Amino acid sequence: MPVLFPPPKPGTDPLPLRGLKASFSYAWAGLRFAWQSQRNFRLEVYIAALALGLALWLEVDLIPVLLLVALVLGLELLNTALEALVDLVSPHYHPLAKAAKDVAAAGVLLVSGIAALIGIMLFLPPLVARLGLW
Ligand SMILES: Nc1ncnc2c1ncn2[C@@H]1O[C@H](COP(=O)(O)OP(=O)(O)OP(=O)(O)O)[C@@H](O)[C@H]1O
Repeated sequence: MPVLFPPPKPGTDPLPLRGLKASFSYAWAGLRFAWQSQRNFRLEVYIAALALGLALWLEVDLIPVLLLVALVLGLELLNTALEALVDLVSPHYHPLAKAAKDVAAAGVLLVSGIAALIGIMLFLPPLVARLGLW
């Protein structure tokens, strides 16, 4: 990952929009890091694309689908950040490093499981109707 310097503080920056552009480029670098290093993040992006396509096809309300996608992907990004931080401060085995990674992974699993459940509740009735199974 390239070394990026922090942007100047908005109050002291004579060109604040340039600072904003730099902030977006740091966030973009974070997204690229997660995409390249996290198989789970890539899988969740594919599932999100599938869910959005399905929502458009079945004419399901997009707002809850977008909220769930943002929740799962945002949490996975935070989990990736935490994993990187744990690897930085504790490259060797430590029970607290294990607890930090395991609890963060449990958070992602919990939210993803509930999102999947809500997804089934949202998509199943219109899917069954669209396929003429009921
Ligand atoms: N420094 C450490 N000390 C103690 N346990 C660790 C440490 N690093 C990782 N572990 C344990 O190994 C598990 C897997 O961690 P690892 O970093 O290899 O994969 P991960 O990036 O969490 O997995 P994934 O990317 O598939 O979500 C953690 O959940 C934790 O239980």
